[in-house]
Amino acid sequence: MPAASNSPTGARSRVPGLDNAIAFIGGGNMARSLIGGLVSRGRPATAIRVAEPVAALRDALQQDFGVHCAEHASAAAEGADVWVLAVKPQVMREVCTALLPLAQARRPLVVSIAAGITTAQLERWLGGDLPVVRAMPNTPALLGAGITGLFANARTDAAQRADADELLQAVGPTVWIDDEATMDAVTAVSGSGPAYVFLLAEAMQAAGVAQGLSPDAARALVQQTLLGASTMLVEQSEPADVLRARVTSPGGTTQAAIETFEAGGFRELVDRAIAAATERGRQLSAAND
Ligand SMILES: NC(=O)C1=CN([C@@H]2O[C@H](COP(=O)(O)OP(=O)(O)OC[C@H]3O[C@@H](n4cnc5c(N)ncnc54)[C@H](OP(=O)(O)O)[C@@H]3O)[C@@H](O)[C@H]2O)C=CC1
Ligand SMILES: O=C(O)[C@@H]1CCC=N1
Repeated sequence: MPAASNSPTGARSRVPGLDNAIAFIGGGNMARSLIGGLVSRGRPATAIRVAEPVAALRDALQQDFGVHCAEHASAAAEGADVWVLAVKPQVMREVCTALLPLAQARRPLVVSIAAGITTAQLERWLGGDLPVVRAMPNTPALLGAGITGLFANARTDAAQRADADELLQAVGPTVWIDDEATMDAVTAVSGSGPAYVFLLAEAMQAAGVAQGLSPDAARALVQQTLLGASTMLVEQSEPADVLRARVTSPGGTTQAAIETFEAGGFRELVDRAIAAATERGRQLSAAND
């Protein structure tokens, strides 16, 4: 990857690639997933700093991954040229405003994973004229099995886009989005998506127990079924409806279940759920401006 200068004068160059110091602002669930994925894929722990106010989370991150943790955002951010903003949307403005002087002095590449919050908001809160990438990863990142939607503002150059891409590629594939407005749909589909699968798992397990299975048997059957079906979706070229048809023998058990799902409005319910999550992303932007 080509070297990139972040300063208007070109006086200070970022060191690209694995040695590039990264600061995570917020060390909660999602930061932990990303850090775990990065470290397990060879990113040196010494190049990762985390700001996290909760002492127990700092201790766990330090112990589990060997990353350097600090209580306050500026302590982590001042040594890094890539800032990953991993706090809740509700506190993002306050966090950015506190970092504004440092952002203007250091001019980092800013990568935000917050739902809803736009690149324009982040750039404004950090004082303007900054490369900002909005990313939406998901928790399977912890296992290197995530997927991330990415959108870059106009001030992000090709090398910085490549840096952001490399950062998130460490925890799974990336998908670049041209229209930032659709990042809320990315959030609704893949950012929140693992929770829908876990909900399905919960419901299938409970239903299996209701039909007489032991909880352990139901859990094992559901886990491997979801893993096997997901693997088929990824590894076989046929679309989901074709794979579904192969399971569904005419007049058989699957048909009985699928007809029950359809009669209960399953597709409409999924459509409404994804629309609600998309709309919530827009609300998070407006409510926290
Ligand atoms: N969880 C997920 O699956 C995904 C989450 N996201 C996004 O990631 C972001 C983080 O979510 P998640 O990890 O779930 O949330 P968490 O609440 O688990 O993590 C956020 C952490 O940031 C801490 N924090 C608050 N203020 C500051 C500050 N000033 N400086 C440093 N850290 C601070 C919080 O501490 P405290 O609790 O004390 O406030 C908390 O520990 C959100 O914006 C969310 O939209 C994106 C994709 C998926
Ligand atoms: O629920 C949320 O708001 C965050 C964003 C995507 C997943 N979790």
